[in-house]
Amino acid sequence: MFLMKDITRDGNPVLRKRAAKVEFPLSAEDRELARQLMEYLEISQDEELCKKYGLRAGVGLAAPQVGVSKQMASVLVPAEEEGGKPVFKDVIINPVIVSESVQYGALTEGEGCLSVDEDVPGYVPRHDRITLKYTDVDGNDHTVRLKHYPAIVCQHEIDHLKGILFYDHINKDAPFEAPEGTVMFS
Ligand SMILES: OCN(O)CCCc1ccccc1
Ligand code: NI
Repeated sequence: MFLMKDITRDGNPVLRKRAAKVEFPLSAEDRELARQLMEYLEISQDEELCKKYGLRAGVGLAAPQVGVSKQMASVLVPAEEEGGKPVFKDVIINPVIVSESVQYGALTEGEGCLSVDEDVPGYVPRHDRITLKYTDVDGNDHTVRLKHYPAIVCQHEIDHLKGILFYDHINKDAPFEAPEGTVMFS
């Protein structure tokens, strides 16, 4: 399983590269990578296991963050209510945002990243709604329409595959200003 020591940190050039497309059918190595990327999220979202393994909880983890420059990321947006079905759970491979709202969305508390140890305050304006195409580990293609939080998380992960980090989007002169009409939510 991945531990914090396995997470690449800002400054490591792998985080600024464009990741390579993944070939199908998945190699055994890529299948194991996908499994471990999701396993990290599941463990990190279990309070007891998170503490036991000294993890930082996360709702997404992209392959470059474990040093693998491939277009693969796990996303696990938990259910709003305890014990419910996750809002979004999958390992997205070769993801493409095929359409996006003009309207921005941003988290009122800003964003963080497992690969960025210090807090970087400020709004991270993203598209509030996206249509995402990706392939899953079994080679099935998906087209999903996402809005608000799951859309934000998927954009954060897809950024990692393009060598972009969340703070690249923060307005340096006015970090807590967001474009006109931005949907703000927590
Ligand atoms: O790349 C995943 N990762 O660094 C964990 C944090 C994910 C994340 C945090 C805030 C808003 C969107 C996504
Ligand atoms: Ni991140």
